[in-house]
Amino acid sequence: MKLTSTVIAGLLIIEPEVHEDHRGFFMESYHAGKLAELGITTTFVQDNHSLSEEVGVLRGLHYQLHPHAQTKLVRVISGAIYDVAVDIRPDSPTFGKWVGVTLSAANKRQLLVPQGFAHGFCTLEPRTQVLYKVDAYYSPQHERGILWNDPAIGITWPTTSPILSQKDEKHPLLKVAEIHF
Ligand SMILES: Cc1cn([C@H]2C[C@H](O)[C@@H](COP(=O)(O)OP(=O)(O)O[C@H]3O[C@H](C)C(=O)[C@H](O)[C@H]3O)O2)c(=O)[nH]c1=O
Repeated sequence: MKLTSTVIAGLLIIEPEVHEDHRGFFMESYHAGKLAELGITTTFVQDNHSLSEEVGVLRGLHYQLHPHAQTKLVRVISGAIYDVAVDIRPDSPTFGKWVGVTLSAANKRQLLVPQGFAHGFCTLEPRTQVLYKVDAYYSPQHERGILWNDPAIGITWPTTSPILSQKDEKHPLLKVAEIHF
């Protein structure tokens, strides 16, 4: 298992060891002990799974407020996504900064998104399925969103006309005063 840091502290790329043979492949997609050896001791409580039928489906940017803020461990089992995390920790030196990583069934990369980040992805292939573990249960009352194309963040998404949920079309712009973890 290989861990790669990004330009934002705590936002990490995980690459499991893949055992390929003439039948296909096997990998330990999650191993709490090996992650703990790398300093990742998060206790996950919920698995999420989404299917997006089309290329250009954009889900996000979402987060949950304290005390329901979520760490997310994201991976793709079919298709590919451009996965984006935005640092919205008010006292962070990288507040408002973002990182985008391509996660795919082919590259088997995972993204560890700590609490205090807004998260979203845009699909790069049809029928893309995303699995992600979270360390806090879904709490709709504490769920918040930031507009996917907020100019103050300036994410370079793979499309300028994504397929969005009604909810995602209406998120507000990033306002630090309204964010607390
Ligand atoms: C997140 C969630 C949703 N739901 C229900 C609520 C709705 O009836 C339905 C679809 O929810 P939503 O449109 O919020 O799904 P996404 O747009 O994929 O949301 C996700 O998008 C980005 C990528 C994220 O990082 C979040 O984890 C998550 O918010 O599933 C649940 O029952 N449990 C849950 O944990």
